[in-house]
Amino acid sequence: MTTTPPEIVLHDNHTRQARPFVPLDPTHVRLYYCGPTVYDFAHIGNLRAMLCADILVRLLRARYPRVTFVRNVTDVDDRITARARANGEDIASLTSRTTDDFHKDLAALGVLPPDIEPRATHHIGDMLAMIGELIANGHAYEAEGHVLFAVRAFPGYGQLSGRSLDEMLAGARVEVAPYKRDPGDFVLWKPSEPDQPGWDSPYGRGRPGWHIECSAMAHRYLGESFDIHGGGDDLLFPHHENERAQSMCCFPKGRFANVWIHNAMLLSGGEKMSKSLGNFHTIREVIERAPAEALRLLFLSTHYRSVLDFTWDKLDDARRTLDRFYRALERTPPISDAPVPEAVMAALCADLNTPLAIAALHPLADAALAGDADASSALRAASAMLGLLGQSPDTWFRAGLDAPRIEALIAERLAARKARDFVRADAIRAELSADGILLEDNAGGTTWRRA
Ligand SMILES: Nc1ncnc2c1ncn2[C@@H]1O[C@H](COP(=O)(O)OP(=O)(O)OP(=O)(O)O)[C@@H](O)[C@H]1O
Ligand SMILES: [Zn+2]
Repeated sequence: MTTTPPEIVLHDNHTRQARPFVPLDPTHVRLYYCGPTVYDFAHIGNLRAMLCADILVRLLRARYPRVTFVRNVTDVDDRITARARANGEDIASLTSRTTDDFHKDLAALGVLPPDIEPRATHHIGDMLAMIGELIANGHAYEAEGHVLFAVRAFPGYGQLSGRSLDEMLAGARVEVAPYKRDPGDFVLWKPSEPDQPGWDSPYGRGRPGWHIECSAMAHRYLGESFDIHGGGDDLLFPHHENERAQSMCCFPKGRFANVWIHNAMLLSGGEKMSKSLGNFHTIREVIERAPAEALRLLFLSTHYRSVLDFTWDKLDDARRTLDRFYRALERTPPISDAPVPEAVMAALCADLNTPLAIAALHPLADAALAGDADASSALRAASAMLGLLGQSPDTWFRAGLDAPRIEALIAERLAARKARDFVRADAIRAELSADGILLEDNAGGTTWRRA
């Protein structure tokens, strides 16, 4: 018996509506995500955006025969130049080292690599071609070595972020410069000093503005119209508004992105986690303290359009949940090719509702722990769809039982005993003993050794 799979519904942030996803070409789905600016380790806020794309791409791949996922690397930016100078390092070595670190961090989190990962500096020619076209068709102008996009010449400006030009100008810190015809006009190209990275152009030696990079790379690999464009909601204005304006004016027959997806911010202490505020944790730092999968589960437990405030306690909870899931997996028969449970697929199809998908894992784990091998197989299939439970239970538990973890369990057992919860206390002792950790209670407290 075959049932029709549920249709994919995505919240399109352009129309601000949940819409059934209809690919422009069902034989080839195409999407673009804004990637990192590479001058330092990525923080877990950046990771949230990459993870949102990862879930979306996994879902699309499960449904369509061909998916092209492009995620760029911004390797020209004044922050990069400043950091290289401060390090006494050349720019190329800083950006390639940082890009490698980024790849390693994402791989640790089970984030699948994009199909194409263009670097901005490899596409300067594409950017200059777009800039030339925008000048030729009256959407951009040259002034004092700069090329600026004229926002008033595009009636659709502001549609994406849903604000009028005047509101946008009042809300954002726009750079006022004497060479701008309108304060909202933004830079496509700017002149470089001799000690700044630069390329020869009809406007003199210079470098691109940030927004034109993504427009040029999206066009190069995905064409004038493609299915989905995504990134964090901090990019909605001005970055995405400007990308859209440039692309629609340069390629008036195209529609640029059909659907816009934005993930909400990861917070830290109630504020956006960001490098500039200093309230960030790098991915590296977090996965040295906790298993990477716990971080992945923590993020997937909140819907991508809701803000999430990071705390170490939440990460601990996620780790404990995984302990339980891995115990349930111990019941999986060695050969099992169970399908992804319908409840999980349905949740993902409903605007990537990962918390609902994870809620569906719990009853499977319960049943598996009660001895149901089919439930254990289903749990494995469901988790694979989410990029979770990727190791063997054995590997998980062995890696998990490092000294701090054992100490934490001993402390928990002591607290349970104080609270006269001897059932819990004994369970912890039994749990540790099953993993080859023996406890000895004596006058000074509890010590442990490996069996
Ligand atoms: N706190 C956050 N929560 C979720 N996504 C974020 C957060 N901070 C940045 N992002 C996203 O990370 C991706 C990579 O962005 P980028 O490398 O430009 O970082 P950034 O915005 O410069 O970071 P920061 O603001 O800390 O300097 C973008 O899609 C951006 O929207
Ligand atoms: Zn971008």
